[in-house]
Amino acid sequence: MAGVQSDPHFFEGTEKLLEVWFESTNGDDSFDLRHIERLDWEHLLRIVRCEIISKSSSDDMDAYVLSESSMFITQKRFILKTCGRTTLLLAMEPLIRLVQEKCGDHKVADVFYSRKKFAKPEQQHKIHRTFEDEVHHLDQLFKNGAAYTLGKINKDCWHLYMLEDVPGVKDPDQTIELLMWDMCPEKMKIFTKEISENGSEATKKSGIIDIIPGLQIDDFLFDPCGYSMNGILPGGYYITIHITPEPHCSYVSFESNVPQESYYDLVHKVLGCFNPGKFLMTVFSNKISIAKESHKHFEDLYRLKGYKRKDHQFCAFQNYNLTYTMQSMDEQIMTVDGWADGRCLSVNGWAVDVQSMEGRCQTGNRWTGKTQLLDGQMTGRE
Ligand SMILES: C[S@@+](CC[C@H](N)C(=O)[O-])C[C@H]1O[C@@H](n2cnc3c(N)ncnc32)[C@H](O)[C@@H]1O
Repeated sequence: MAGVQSDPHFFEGTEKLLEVWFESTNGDDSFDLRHIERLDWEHLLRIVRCEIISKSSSDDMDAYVLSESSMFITQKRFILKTCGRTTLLLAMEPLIRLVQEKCGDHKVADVFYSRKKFAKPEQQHKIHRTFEDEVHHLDQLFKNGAAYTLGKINKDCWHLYMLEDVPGVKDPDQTIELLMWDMCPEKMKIFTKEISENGSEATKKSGIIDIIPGLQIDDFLFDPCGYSMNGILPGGYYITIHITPEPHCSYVSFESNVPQESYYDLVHKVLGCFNPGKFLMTVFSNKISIAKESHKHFEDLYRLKGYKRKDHQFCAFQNYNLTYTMQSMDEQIMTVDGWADGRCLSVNGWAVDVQSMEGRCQTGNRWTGKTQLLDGQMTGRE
């Protein structure tokens, strides 16, 4: 598997994400990508350098947990999300051929390829080493590609390739992604075999189980660490979470297409599960999605509890609106009088419960670092 790398201490959690919508060229809407057989998907995934771990299904969707992330198939939509050193874009042309062979005369209705900037691009296959390389590959397949980068190109940023001048997706469509890094080490321990026996234990202990009620969950805990889950709902809706807990390259991704007018509560729940030091969020919605209102909320509510907004961009594309935001945990400088049991500090004379403590002791008793107060509450008295 592509995840097992030459540098055994580093794993590139950052995923490449591809979403392709198909439509029939003769108006015959009876085709269904789910009629393509598992053996064909396995063959396609071999090109990408990953494999199927498990499958769950609803009336509207087949969801696969992969050795490197996830794949979702509905009647017209193909989603593939892969991390590590996978070669996702090598599968683009074979995918189009496969759909033509197995589902009759079809064309691509829309394409979205996106990813965050890699931590170690030099470890990627040459097709993925730079965004320019990826765009070059896609431009050979599509005449009407449009490529964008949001965020700071010399720091953390996010790349997007889509098509312009296409009729686009006819159904309401929305996707929210939260890509998180510099994770809370305490939370990350849950996703190791040391602390959790299996995926379902990690799902419960971490609070993932409460993010959206009623999901059909397929979760997997890797040995010795690492976690992947797909959760599906009727109607072709999903959430998917992938976790790289190793402290020096910790990374978590959350993605969902569940339609909501405001994603504010959902984002709070996800951040509460993982306490990332930094995260970027993208919300994509077409003009007929109820999520089209959510962009305005994020513009106004720019301060999420405990975080400082570093970047915020809004794009109005032909068929979609997009919000990109990048935030990092507020650094607090505290005067520490003493340590209790590792979860309680005496700060400026107040006893404070601390959820996570990362940082360094400096001279004397001055401590700087990322510190989160439990529920933001101070306990004790001056
Ligand atoms: C579960 S996958 C999830 C990657 C995902 N893109 C993310 O958000 O981080 C990667 C994690 O599983 C671990 N892992 C353990 N065995 C693995 C394997 N055979 N293939 C891929 N990852 C494995 C990696 O070290 C890493 O911590």
